[in-house]
Amino acid sequence: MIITVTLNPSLDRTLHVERLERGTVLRTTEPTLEPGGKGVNVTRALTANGIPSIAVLPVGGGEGAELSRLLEIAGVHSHFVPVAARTRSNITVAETDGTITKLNEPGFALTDDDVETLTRVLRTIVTAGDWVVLSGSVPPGFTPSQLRSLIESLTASEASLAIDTSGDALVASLAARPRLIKPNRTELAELVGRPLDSIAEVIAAAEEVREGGVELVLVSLGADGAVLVSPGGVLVGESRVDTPRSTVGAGDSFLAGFLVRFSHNENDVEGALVEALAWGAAATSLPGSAVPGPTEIDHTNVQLVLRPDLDRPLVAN
Ligand SMILES: Nc1ncnc2c1ncn2[C@@H]1O[C@H](COP(=O)(O)OP(=O)(O)OP(=O)(O)O)[C@@H](O)[C@H]1O
Ligand SMILES: O=P(O)(O)OC[C@@]1(O)O[C@H](CO)[C@@H](O)[C@@H]1O
Repeated sequence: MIITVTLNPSLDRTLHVERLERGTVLRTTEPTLEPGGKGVNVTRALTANGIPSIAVLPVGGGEGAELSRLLEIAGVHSHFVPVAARTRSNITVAETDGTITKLNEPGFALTDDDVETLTRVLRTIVTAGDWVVLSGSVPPGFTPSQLRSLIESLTASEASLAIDTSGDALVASLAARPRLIKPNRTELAELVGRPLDSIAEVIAAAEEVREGGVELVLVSLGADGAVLVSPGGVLVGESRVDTPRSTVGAGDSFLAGFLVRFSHNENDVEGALVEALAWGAAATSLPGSAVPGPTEIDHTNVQLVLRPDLDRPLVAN
């Protein structure tokens, strides 16, 4: 089973405008409201493809009630931990030329009791052999030591841990030696403290992280594809999207695709990277933070690059 934990979920509102002009009143079209937060999206993507998964998340206030309702309507197996704090609401502004601007609220602090309840819930759900995906930002006031003890209680259940977070939370979680991390280029650059401008630089940074005790470093690079550094070596892959509509959540579908294949057969790292690229590309071709289903995932848009041009400058951020 793949269980996701989203400490800072959100209600994702996407608004479409012709062009984003600051300081004016803009009339938006096609507003959509979707359940959000990175772990939630991983479970949504798995569910859309018939793969069992449970999303564990705190929910509070009107936004939390709406988020729970949307997940229930979508048939997403969730375990809600009711909290007093209001769940945040994040806004995506999508322009006609494909530019995406995201406005993410910080979220609201969880109490010590909330964190204890979440940890207890996870202890009852997670069993040996499961994958637990801890994804997204942490709410304000969530300390590195709280994060470490949450992660340690998960690894104590002999689950494999995948982390997709950023900044201080990513640094803190590395101390607990997760099996896999899924940074994008910006997150990995921040982690190693230098810009990463080519595939060679990404590989060197991922290898550095692996030396710190992480088994698999799966780097998503937007339109530049992805790099996987694992005990088996380095793999580089690319994906093509004819009409990109929204990259929001592409990294979450990408991680979901990887885990589906890898949790089934840990020797098939090539297959897992191809699956990840196919799911990420499919998510990119959908609006808002929509997740792709089987009919949208097209493996012919994806390839592993056997002899990559290591010095090619990366184009995507
Ligand atoms: N423009 C694109 N063209 C082709 N593939 C893309 C494009 N953008 C994203 N992808 C695919 O989706 C994967 C994940 O994208 P990206 O690196 O942008 O994730 P991310 O930054 O973690 O996103 P998010 O945090 O919104 O989930 C990429 O590795 C790639 O396979
Ligand atoms: O603020 P965070 O936790 O870093 O990211 C949250 C978020 O931007 O990530 C998802 C897309 O990956 C969205 O559903 C959500 O709004």
